[in-house]
Order: sequence, then structure tokens, then C-alpha cells
Amino acid sequence: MKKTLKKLWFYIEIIIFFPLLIPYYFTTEKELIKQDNQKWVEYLSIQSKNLIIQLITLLKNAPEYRNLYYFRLKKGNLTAKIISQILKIIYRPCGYFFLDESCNIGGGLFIQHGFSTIIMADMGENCWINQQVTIGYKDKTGRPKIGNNVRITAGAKVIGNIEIGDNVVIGANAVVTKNVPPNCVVVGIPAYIIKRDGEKVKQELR
Ligand SMILES: CC(=O)SCCNC(=O)CCNC(=O)[C@H](O)C(C)(C)COP(=O)(O)OP(=O)(O)OC[C@H]1O[C@@H](n2cnc3c(N)ncnc32)[C@H](O)[C@@H]1OP(=O)(O)O
Repeated sequence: MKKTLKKLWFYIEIIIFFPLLIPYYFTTEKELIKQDNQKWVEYLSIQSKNLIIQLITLLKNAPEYRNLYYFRLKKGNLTAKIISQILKIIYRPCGYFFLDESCNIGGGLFIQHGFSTIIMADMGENCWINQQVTIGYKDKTGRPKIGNNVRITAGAKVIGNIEIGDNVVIGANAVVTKNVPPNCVVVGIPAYIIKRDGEKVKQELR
């Protein structure tokens, strides 16, 4: 009985959240949405192989994903943009995770607990961002450019007109205000390199 009710509730939820898929059918941003979806499904271990079920599960259960989805739709064609703006009135975006419209962000972005996270920067593909992360301006001189496969972990601040190379990991609570070369792990305030190309090091950022 409990199993049947659970299944019934699952289908009811699918029906409730189905309208959120309407802009997906119209948008020019399908590829990016699919790339994001692939990462979220992998990291959150969503079992279904069906794209529709995957999207609905994420839009229903992961508020940060919903913000990312709206962000993608806003970058696309007018029809999908208008539909998503109307849907936003009913299916509210979450208020604690902010992804600025001015950013260009490659596919495959994953947000793990987006509480108090603000992203104002261009980013490459397959990045991972945690909670309490700020990526943005230090002053009026500009904001960061983040490479591909970059992981910015809990509490880190990445600010100013700097470049973060591909395959960089920024440790918890680090403050990064200088360029970070590719393939590095950085930690601390101010951030310094603890690993470069897999080797343990201790190097200042320049
Ligand atoms: C609710 C949740 O769980 S959400 C998930 C939250 N978790 C995160 O965000 C994970 C963040 N991960 C980290 O900060 C990790 O420590 C990493 C990725 C920076 C480094 O991990 P590793 O490469 O395994 O480094 P390792 O643990 O070997 O540490 C190397 C050195 O750096 C130091 N170190 C590691 N992380 C940090 C950090 N965030 N700040 C300062 N120093 C650090 C270690 O103490 C160690 O110092 P030692 O050589 O003097 O002993």
C-alpha cells in the first residue's frame, strides 16, 4: 500500500512539474541544458535514464538546478525566454543562489549546496561550485575568468580581474585575488599553491 501511494505521488509530482519542460522544447539552449543535466544526474546518482524524468526530478528537488535552468533559458531564444519568465511566477527560483545574467558559462556546471553562493564571472565547461562561494569583483577593474573543470569549494572567494586555469581546485575558505595556473590546488588566505600537476608544492601566486 505504502509503495503504491509512493508511486502515485511520484506521478502526481511529475504532472505538477511538467509545465517546466515546455520552454525546454522551444529553447535554443538544449545542448547546454543537456550537459548540465548529465553532470547533476551523475553527481546526485539519479537512477532514471529518461531525460524527461531526470529534468523533472532535478527541477523539483534541486532548487539551485532550477536557477541554472532559468539562467540557460534566459540566454536563448525569445519564445523560451518568455515562457520561462511566466513559469518563474509559479515555480519560483531559489533566492539563496545567484547566477548573474551577464555571465557566459560552459555546459556541465554543477552546484553542490548553493547556499549564499554568488557567481559573477565567465566560466568554462564542467565546473563545480560549493556553498558560500563568491566569484566576482574586487573593485571596478574586472572580474575573474574561470577555465574548464575548475572546482571552487565551500566558502572560497575568487575576486578581481584574474584568470583561473583549467583543472584548478580552490580549497575551502581560500581567498584568491591572483591568477592561478592550470592543474593546481590552492588553499589559504591569501591563496597559495599546494599541488601542481599532481606534485606537492608550496608556491605563492603571482
Ligand atoms: C556539506 C558538505 O560536505 S559540502 C562539501 C564541503 N567540502 C569541501 O568544500 C571540500 C574542500 N576541500 C578542500 O579544501 C581540500 O582540503 C582540498 C581539495 C583543498 C585539498 O585536498 P587534498 O589535495 O587532498 O590536500 P591534502 O588534504 O593532502 O592537504 C594538503 C595540505 O594542505 C592543507 N589544506 C588542505 N585544505 C586546506 C584548506 N582548505 N585550507 C588551508 N589548508 C588546507 C592540509 O592541511 C595539508 O597541509 P600539510 O601538508 O601542511 O599537512
